[in-house]
Amino acid sequence: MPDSSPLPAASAAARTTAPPPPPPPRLTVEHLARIFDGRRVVDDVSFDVPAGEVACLLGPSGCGKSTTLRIIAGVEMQDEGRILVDGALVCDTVFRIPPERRRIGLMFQDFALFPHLSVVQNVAFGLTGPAAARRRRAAELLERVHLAHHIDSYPHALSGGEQQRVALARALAPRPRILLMDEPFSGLDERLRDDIRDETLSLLKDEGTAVLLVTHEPGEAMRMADQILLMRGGRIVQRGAPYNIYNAPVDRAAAAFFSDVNILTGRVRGALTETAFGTFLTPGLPDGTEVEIVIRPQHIRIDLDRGGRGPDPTPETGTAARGVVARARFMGRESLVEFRMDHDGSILKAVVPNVFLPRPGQALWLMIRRDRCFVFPKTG
Ligand SMILES: Nc1ncnc2c1ncn2[C@@H]1O[C@H](COP(=O)(O)OP(=O)(O)OP(=O)(O)O)[C@@H](O)[C@H]1O
Repeated sequence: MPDSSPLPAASAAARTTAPPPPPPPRLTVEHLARIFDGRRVVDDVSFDVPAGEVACLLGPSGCGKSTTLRIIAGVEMQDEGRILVDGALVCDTVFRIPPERRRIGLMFQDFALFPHLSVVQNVAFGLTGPAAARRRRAAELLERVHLAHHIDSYPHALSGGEQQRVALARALAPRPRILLMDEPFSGLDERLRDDIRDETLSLLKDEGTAVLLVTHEPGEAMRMADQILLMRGGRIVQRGAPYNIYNAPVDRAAAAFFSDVNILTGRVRGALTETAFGTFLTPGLPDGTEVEIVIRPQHIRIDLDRGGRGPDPTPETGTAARGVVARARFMGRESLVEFRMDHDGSILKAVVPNVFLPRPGQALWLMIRRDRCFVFPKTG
């Protein structure tokens, strides 16, 4: 017999309080392409940036980062693809909202402050409305970037770091929905950079702006980004949180973009690969496949030579192989040591704590942490 009893109270409540759908991403880029002289310098680039997040386009010079940024800003047109802001179309290959109506802020490496305007006039420049309200908003932002005392100074009287903060205040003054930043910290003194990056990040998070930052510096991307978009040859080859990109690179080049790497080569036999450092598990690859085992210098372990013998093998680090120190460089917190390996004369690099600076000619044993190496089929 059919159940005619009324719905239990809990189900009825669940139906009426269903959560609203999530808002669309602040910035959506779909299948963007730009072709110069028949070359796809931006090639099928797609990504989202939610409000309040920082995405970094990271890649070597010439990979298409700035072209992507310029298309989003509206100062360059795409050949394929479309861009949406808060779910609404901003441009495709036919329709185009002009740059000044996109509510997208821009910040470039050279800050581009107007030399003949005071700091507060620079920050208020892009604002509309009554003069008093414009000045109030500019002053509020200058307070946030700790430059209230420079409100009536002129740019030439400010340090590079202070000019960068004025440029940031100016870019944020009109409350842009998206801020595009092209290498905004590269003109700054190395020692200032970390502090300014951190301050910038906290201001951007407070404002809830979606940020797209272009950089070729992996350290900057890892420090700033919620999401890294790793570009090469016009394409995004990997995307993800900094931790994931660093610890699970898609290929050898992606690994090598973030640090020096050491490469061991070998051939798969029965899902295993034999090397001078013992056996590596290389599952899922057919017999005979040539593989590259990639290991960062900081994940090589070092042990002392005991009269020509090294440490016993372990499952975590495999077999040790002997090398002789070719070069050792003290680098502050750590030392970089280059070894010429006994078994094939190759050079391997290891990073060791600064308390240990071996002398050239010293024999030591090297081991490779199995949980920190990456295996890729050899390409090219
Ligand atoms: N207007 C143009 N005409 C022809 N080629 C161009 C034009 N603009 C850019 N390119 C080329 O497109 C490629 C990508 O340039 P883009 O400036 O986007 O790279 P990038 O990754 O930002 O490099 P960088 O970090 O050096 O600025 C480069 O090979 C560049 O020479």
